[in-house]
Parts: sequence; C-alpha cells; structure tokens
Amino acid sequence: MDSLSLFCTGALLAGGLYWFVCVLGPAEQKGKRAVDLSGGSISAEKVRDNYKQYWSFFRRPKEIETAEKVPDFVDTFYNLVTDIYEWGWGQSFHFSPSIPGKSHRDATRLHEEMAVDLIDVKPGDRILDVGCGVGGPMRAIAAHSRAKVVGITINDYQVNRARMHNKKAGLDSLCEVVCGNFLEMPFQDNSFDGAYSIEATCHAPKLEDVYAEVFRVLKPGSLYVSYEWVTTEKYRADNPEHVEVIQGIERGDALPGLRSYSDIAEAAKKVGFEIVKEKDLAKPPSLPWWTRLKMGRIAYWRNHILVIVLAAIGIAPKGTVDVHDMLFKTADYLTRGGDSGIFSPMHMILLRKPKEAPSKS
Ligand SMILES: C=C(CC[C@@H](C)[C@H]1CC[C@H]2C3=CC[C@H]4[C@H](C)[C@@H](O)CC[C@]4(C)[C@H]3CC[C@]12C)C(C)C
Ligand SMILES: C[S@@+](CC[C@H](N)C(=O)[O-])C[C@H]1O[C@@H](n2cnc3c(N)ncnc32)[C@H](O)[C@@H]1O
Repeated sequence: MDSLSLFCTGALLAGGLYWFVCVLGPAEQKGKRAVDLSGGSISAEKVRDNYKQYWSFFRRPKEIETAEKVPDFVDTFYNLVTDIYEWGWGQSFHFSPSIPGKSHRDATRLHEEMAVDLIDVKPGDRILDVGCGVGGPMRAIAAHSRAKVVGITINDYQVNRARMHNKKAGLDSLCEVVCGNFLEMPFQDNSFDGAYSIEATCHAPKLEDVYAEVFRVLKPGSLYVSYEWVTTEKYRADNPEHVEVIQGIERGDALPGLRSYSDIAEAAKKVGFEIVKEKDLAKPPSLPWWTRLKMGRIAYWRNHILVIVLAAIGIAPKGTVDVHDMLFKTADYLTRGGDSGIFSPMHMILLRKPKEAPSKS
C-alpha cells in the first residue's frame, strides 16, 4: 500500500470513528439514538402533515385561546418532539438553574428533588405528577422520597416511553403512568397526598382549569407545587422585541399563550388554594438556566446535519427536519427570553388545599 492510500484509509477510519462516537453517539442520550428518531405515535409518512397541522393552529390564535382543541394540538406537538427531546436533552423535559461544579444531570435532579421536598411527603404516600413527560422527574422523585408517583400525560407515546424507562430503572413498583387530560383527570376526589407539576401546566388554556382539577383530587391539608412558565415584571407588551421573543417561545413550545407571573397566585386562589410560598427560582443568586441551551449550539448544528442525512436516506421521517429546525429556532427565543429576563420557566408556587372547606356565607 502506498503512502497516499494509507493516508486515505486512515482518514476514512478516523472520520468514521468520529461520526460514530460524536455524531451518532450520545449527546444527552439515555436510551435514544439519532437512528431511532420517530414521529411518536404518528406514522412516518404523516409526520410532515402533522407538523403543518401544528403550525396551522397559530394562524387562528383566537381559536386556540378558547377551543377544547388545545389538548389535541399539544398531543400532536409531543408526538413530533418527544424523541428529539430525549435524544438531545435527556428524560427530563424541563430547565433548571446552573450549579457551579455540577453536571446538567445533577442540576436537573436537584431541581426535581426540591419539588418533592417542598410538598413534604412520606415514603408510601401517593402523589401526582401533572404532565409527566417520559418520567425523568417521576423516577428521580420516587427514588428520593420513596413515595408512589402517579403521572399523567396526554401523549400515549410518552406513556409507553415512561413505562419502559420505569421498568428499566427498577422503579415500576413506585411509578405508574396514565394517559389522560389533566383538565379532566380520571382520578377520584381527595385521593392524593401531594402533587407537583414541572413546566407542564403552561399548556393549559386556562390555569384555573388545571388547578381546579388538582385541587379536587388532593386530600384536604395536602400540598401542591408547580414550576410555571411566565413572563416576568420586565416584560413590556409595547416592546416589539419582547413580543417577538414571547411569540417565538409560544409557537415553538405549543403554548396557548404565556401568562404573566402575576396571574399565577390569582388562579390558585380562585379555585380555593392557600398560597404557602411563591418565588421565581430563576432569579439571582440562581445561575442562568439558559446556559445549557447556549452551550449546546454547536451540537444543534451537528444534530441538524445528522437529521437531514437520516431523513434523506429514509431512516428518519421526512418532517423531522422541519421539527428540528423549529426547535433550533425555539432554543434561540428561549435564550433571548432568559438573557433579557422577560421570561422564566421556573416561577415556583407552593399551594395548600385547606383542611376544611371555607364556609359559605
Ligand atoms: C417545558 C417545555 C420544554 C422545555 C425544554 C425541555 C425544551 C425547549 C426547547 C427544546 C430544545 C431545543 C433545541 C433542540 C436542539 C435543536 C436539538 O438538536 C436537540 C434537542 C433540543 C436541545 C431541544 C431539547 C428540549 C428543549 C430544551 C415546553 C415544551 C413547555
Ligand atoms: C414540557 S413537558 C414536561 C414533562 C415533565 N414534567 C418533565 O419535566 O419531564 C409537558 C408535559 O405536559 C403534558 N401535558 C400537556 N398538556 C396536557 C394535558 N392537557 N393533559 C395531560 N398532560 C398534558 C405533556 O404531554 C408533557 O408530558
């Protein structure tokens, strides 16, 4: 073999190895690889149509605000994004403040454990995860508290993923997953010892509706904590740049309309909750939650090229490229929302269902 062909063979091998390890290999992957990307419960050939259908909701904003169609639209969204989220972010579909010296995975786990510590549950208690995704938080919380966690999600593809992960983690005796709408939950009144929601109730068209359901299923005296997506006091509706960022976040994250931080406690009081504590966990001394998004930019380019190649050779559904492109842009809007301080994904509210129903006067 002459030196030129030796060089070419070496370069090819090195390129192949790089492709295998850095491109096809794990990014934040725990159980998901690029070659496994799918459209959730949507068949491969319908992914692009569903993506177009998803966008058509934003051409009729008034309809979104009022319609009962929101849960279906959210379900479509999660069919489109769940695999990409798992592949590029992991099993917990939320943000957390950065913590110096700790990995993203540890910071995520601490943010989840804080939720269950706040609701003060005991081993064996039955608690509810409102909008559980593929169950990253549920598993961390069950392992930390030894409480029995019941999660609900509107998306049946996520239900299957979550059950599979629960089994694999050996936590299926503590974690149960139900497919359903958190606006009409298939649970009995007064049946849970606590509840939490992590970056999920932002999908409800009216916050009161989901809070009322949580209130109904909680036992009197028990606690509910929610990490809410909100616009902060810095947001100005007459500033075109602010409006562009918030609309970008709504469109890329299936939100029927972001709420102001000042609406959260109001909604909770309206349905009968007592406010125990309210705090924006994104505020200093917390370190920015959006650093992880910013740092990932190079990986997103790599992912985009990979998705284009996989879709071109028929391994990934064609519409995956559009979905990935949408997420790419969403990451930028979220980063701008964080940098400018007009948006927070972790406005925490801790609520108690009163021990006794207020007397009717
Ligand atoms: C709470 C919600 C989801 C929050 C986050 C988990 C997701 C918001 C934006 C998502 C992502 C953006 C860019 C993607 C990237 C282009 C891709 O290559 C890999 C996955 C991303 C990083 C993806 C991961 C999840 C998010 C950070 C909402 C929906 C209420
Ligand atoms: C951003 S994900 C967060 C998931 C999980 N809390 C986590 O942090 O990993 C939002 C979740 O809310 C669920 N969701 C949104 N609207 C819902 C509804 N109406 N009923 C039930 N689940 C819903 C989605 O299916 C998804 O699982």
